[in-house]
Amino acid sequence: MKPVLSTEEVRRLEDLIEKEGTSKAELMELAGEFVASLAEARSPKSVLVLCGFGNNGGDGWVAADILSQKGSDVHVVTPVDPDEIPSALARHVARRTAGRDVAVHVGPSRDELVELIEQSDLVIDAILGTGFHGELRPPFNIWISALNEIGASVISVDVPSGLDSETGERAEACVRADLTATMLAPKIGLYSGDGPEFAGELVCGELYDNLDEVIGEVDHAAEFVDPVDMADFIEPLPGNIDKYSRGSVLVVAGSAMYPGAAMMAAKSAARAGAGYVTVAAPDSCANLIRLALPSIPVVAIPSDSRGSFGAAARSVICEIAPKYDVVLCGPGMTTASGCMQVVSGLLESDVPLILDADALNCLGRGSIDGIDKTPELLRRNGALILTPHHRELSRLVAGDPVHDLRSAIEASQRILWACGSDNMLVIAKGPTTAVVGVDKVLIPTAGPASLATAGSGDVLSGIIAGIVATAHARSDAWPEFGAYAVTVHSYTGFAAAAEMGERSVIATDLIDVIGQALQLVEDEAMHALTGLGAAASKGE
Ligand SMILES: NC(=O)C1=CN([C@@H]2O[C@H](COP(=O)(O)OP(=O)(O)OC[C@H]3O[C@@H](n4cnc5c(N)ncnc54)[C@H](OP(=O)(O)O)[C@@H]3O)[C@@H](O)[C@H]2O)[C@@H](O)CC1
Ligand SMILES: [K+]
Repeated sequence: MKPVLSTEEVRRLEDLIEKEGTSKAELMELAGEFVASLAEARSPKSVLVLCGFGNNGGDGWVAADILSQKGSDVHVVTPVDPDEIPSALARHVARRTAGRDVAVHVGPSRDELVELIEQSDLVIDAILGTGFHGELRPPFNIWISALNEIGASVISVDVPSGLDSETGERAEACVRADLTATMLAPKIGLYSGDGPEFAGELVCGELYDNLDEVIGEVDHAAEFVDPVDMADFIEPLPGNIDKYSRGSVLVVAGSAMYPGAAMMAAKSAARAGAGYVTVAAPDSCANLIRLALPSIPVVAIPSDSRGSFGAAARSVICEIAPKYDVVLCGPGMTTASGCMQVVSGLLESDVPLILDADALNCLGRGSIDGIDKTPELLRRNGALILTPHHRELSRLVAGDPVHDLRSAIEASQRILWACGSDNMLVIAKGPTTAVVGVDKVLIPTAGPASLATAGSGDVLSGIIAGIVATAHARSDAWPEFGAYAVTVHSYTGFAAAAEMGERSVIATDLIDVIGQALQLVEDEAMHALTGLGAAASKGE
């Protein structure tokens, strides 16, 4: 797992590294070398380096110097003369570079800048890094809009200029990079909000030899989880198991209005490896589900007049629930009063429980000022996983805005910390999904845009249930299993897009490729472990 840091955590890390004997000036040299090596790999004849006032600019000046020594034709654009650069570290390297074989352009007009961009094969964006804040001031807004308009090939240093490294919010003008060379550790804003779209490919320069030791001494906003980190959680099926010991799931879901959600969640749980999946659905839709899923038993539960779970549902469901390794409750269920009672009944039981979709809406409706203010609703002996998307999560915390990764992590942590429960997990779904436990945040590989389709969430909750059920002996590692499930879901997106085309994928396609996705994740994990490289390329 790779640490993902907040801006403050990066500053603390730099201070620690300095205490260990590597100065910030040395780090700047290493950062510049790293950027230059990435640029060199593209064999540019002519490179344009756009430098700002701060240390991000300093990294750019160092890279410019190295590239010119290696034979590239290098131009540097700076808003002020090197002698007037306010950051002492950056001023030092700027003066040094300006005295060498590099063409320096101080405060060019927009037209002059456009000409320089057009003449270069590669642009290095060292305008703003972690120090960017507030509204983007001239001339940088003009530089950035010119750069984006021309569509130049761009390597951004640390973060794309104009992107807030903490929130991932972008200024009106923000560099659209092909590659972002981030220093020491990725910044959380690169995964949040506009970050993934503007950063392009992300590579991290570790810069410091003992980074692994020092980085453990600062908090981590999150950890990025690769398929290789899943290797411990992928086990071959032993020969001596039966359908029950392989993991059993009860899917409490569906209504006359939304029977499909129950079908997709149940089928996904089975495809993800659970040996025995049962659906408990209102009798209004039970027969439909039976017909659609011949391999899955369906328990018909008395409905209300609208075809949702009725008043008797709670006692029937709570009686059968403890027989299963995991209960998944919510898809397509509606928030009728019978459903609210089912959710509260299941919460009172000890069975490991996943609450998704309408079960979360029932929870939200059952608390007055947000569930973080009524943690007693969620305190239980059994494990609990909540799988809200941003709107559901916002409803759970009484309407506080949740619109990106960072706000999703904050809202999830508020719920978890209020409950103080270490057997609880929030899987906050979004373009980048976070698996938030009481003491760790995991960010699994994000899937393609094809996952943004109706029913995709039902597939994910089914995959989570299937994977968690098969891992019943290891409930201590639910965050890791949650991250594994999210990764598999992401890979269903890649695999389905490869078959159907990214725009045409529908949720049922995702279910059909769960097996392929499991295999892709496993192959990638094993190849990385055995040093063969990531040969499995996401379904390509
Ligand atoms: N992490 C590491 O280990 C290492 C980090 N290193 C590098 O240091 C970078 C951080 O450097 P940094 O702190 O000097 O900040 P940086 O991003 O250059 O910007 C500050 C300047 O921008 C200005 N400015 C701010 N907002 C603005 C706006 N809206 N519009 C216009 N201007 C604005 C701001 O002006 P001020 O707000 O002070 O008036 C100030 O002059 C980091 O990203 C990485 O690349 C490496 O060198 C070594 C290893
Ligand atoms: K930058």
